[in-house]
Order: sequence, then structure tokens, then C-alpha cells
Amino acid sequence: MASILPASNRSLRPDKNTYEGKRSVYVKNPYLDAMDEDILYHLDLGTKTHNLPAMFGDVKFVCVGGSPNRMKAFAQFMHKELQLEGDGEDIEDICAGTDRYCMFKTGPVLSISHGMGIPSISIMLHELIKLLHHARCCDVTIIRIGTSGGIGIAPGSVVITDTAVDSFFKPRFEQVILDNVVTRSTELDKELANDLLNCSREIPNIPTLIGHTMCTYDFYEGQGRLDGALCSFSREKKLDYLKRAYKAGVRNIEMESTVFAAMCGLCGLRAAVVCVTLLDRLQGDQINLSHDVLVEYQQRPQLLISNFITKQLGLYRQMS
Ligand SMILES: O=P(O)(O)O[C@H]1O[C@H](CO)[C@@H](O)[C@H]1O
Ligand SMILES: O=c1cc[nH]c(=O)[nH]1
Repeated sequence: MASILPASNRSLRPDKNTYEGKRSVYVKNPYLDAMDEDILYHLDLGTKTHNLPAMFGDVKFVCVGGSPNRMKAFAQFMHKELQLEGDGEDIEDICAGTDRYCMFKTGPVLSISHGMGIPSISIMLHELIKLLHHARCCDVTIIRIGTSGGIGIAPGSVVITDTAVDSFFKPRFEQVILDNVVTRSTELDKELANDLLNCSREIPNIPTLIGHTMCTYDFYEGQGRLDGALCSFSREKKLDYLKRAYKAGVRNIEMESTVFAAMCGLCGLRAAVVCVTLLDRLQGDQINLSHDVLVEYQQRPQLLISNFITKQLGLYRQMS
């Protein structure tokens, strides 16, 4: 259960760099401890220039998504949902010193943009995980709230990922390290996925389901689209591939979930991926939704997650 105690109220066990009875954020790098200073270059933050425990020690939920504007809107929405002081309209971008990513904090909720694709989210996650570690955060839940292409489900459906799979429908992320390929697991927290599904039942008119999410390195050829600048396969081959994906349990396609699941899993973060589908890829490739419908669809994962977060914090308050 999430705790919203101030960081100063917790007891640190210096020997293990962890908190008694708490799940801390791990880094798995023997070189980090020996560094005098850690500069989180793409976030424009650092251990010498910023008091990270004071700034971030109370963070319990991290929500990430591709677009800076969407993540700012989510932060403003959370500000209202958490009934924090002020209207939240002038919320500050903590990473304003760089235009790589943006980051907003509303109470215990951090909202961060990650750009598009595995390399972009991976850089952000390295620095975010170090940030949470340096800030001595514990019991952190991280949720990617994004958009995706659906397979065999109605556009506007929200898919909660049970397992992220690669283009071969395998639950793995292959990281090239030096000249080796290291395979990492992409399992996500099943209990969290089920909690989110239960939460979704309280939100009317948003079809929500659990399924596998396929993560690709590209939006066009990599997702079997016929409308890119390049296309070297037939309509029949595309449909055969997408139908095989459906049979393997895949219900949506996006571009970050495998590395997200792998890195968060290795570093002790409870993680979930919740994406709305913008189209059914068995019916077409072009996203031709009106602006208003697109905005409404993009808000669907945000609604679900804000409901989940407020409930988690509310429950904690009742118990304390
Ligand atoms: O909606 P976001 O979070 O940006 O994610 C999806 O949208 C982008 C492609 O349009 C990819 O990054 C994909 O994963
Ligand atoms: O089809 C889609 C839609 C959004 N994002 C993707 O990666 N694919």
C-alpha cells in the first residue's frame, strides 16, 4: 500500500541502502557508489546541484508517456484530483533546463514524458531510476500511459498489459551491450494489472481489457503498416502477421513496453502499461480520428490511473 509519509519520517538502513519493510528502487551498477557526483544530464538534475531526497523523496507514483503536453495535462489533472492547493495551471517543468524530456510533480505523483521509441524511453528510465534511488524513494509504482494500435478490438479500448512481447511475440527484450545481446524478461506485475482492471470497472463507457502488448522498433514497417515511405510486403502478409499476433494473445502494438517492463522489473519498480487503442489494425493503418476524439481517447488511461492513484492514497489515509 502506498505511503505518503514525508521522506524524513522513514528510517534508513545505511548498511543496505534500503528502508525497513519497504521496497526500494535498486540500481545495479557497482560504479555508481564510487562516483563523487551523478549528473542526470537529460533531466538537467544532479546529486550535487539538487537536493534529490528533499525534492523527490515522497514520490510514490510515476506516470510516463510519450508527449510532453499530454504529461503536463495529466499532471494538471492529478493536481485537481488530489485536491492540492491552487489550480495547478502554472505547474513548473522540473526539467525546463533541457528540452529532451519534461517532468512535473503533483504531491506524490511524478509525470514525465519519454519521447517515442525504445532508445528514448530507455535513456529517460536510466536517469529516472537513478533519481528515485538517489532520492531514497520506496514503494514506487510506475505506469506508462500511452496510445497504441489495437488488434481485433474496438478503437478507444484501453489495454492493460499483462506481458510485453517483441515482434516475434516473445516475452523478452534484447539489449545489445558492447557486442553481446543480453535477453531480459518483460513480465509485468500481474497483481497490479488486475487491480487496474478492477478499478476500470468503476469507470463507465471505457472498454478495458488485459492482454499482451507488442512493442516494435518502428511505427511503419515494424508494425506491418502499408502506408509508410517504404513497404516491402503485401496486404495479405500484413494481415497474416497481425492475425498471428492476435492468436498469440497480442491486443495492441506500441513502441516502449518491452524495455520499460525489463528495466523497471530489474530495478524493483512495480510497473504497468496502460494504453488506449486509436484504431483496429485489422481494419486499416491510418489514424484518422478527429482532434476531439483523439484528445478524449488519450484521456482514457489518465482517468483510469488517476482513479487508481486517488483510491490508493485514500485507502492509506483511512488506515492511518
Ligand atoms: O502515446 P505514446 O506514449 O507516445 O506511445 C505511442 O505513440 C508513439 C507512436 O505514435 C509511440 O511512442 C507509441 O508507443
Ligand atoms: O498504431 C499505433 C498507434 C499508436 N502508437 C503506435 O505505436 N502504433
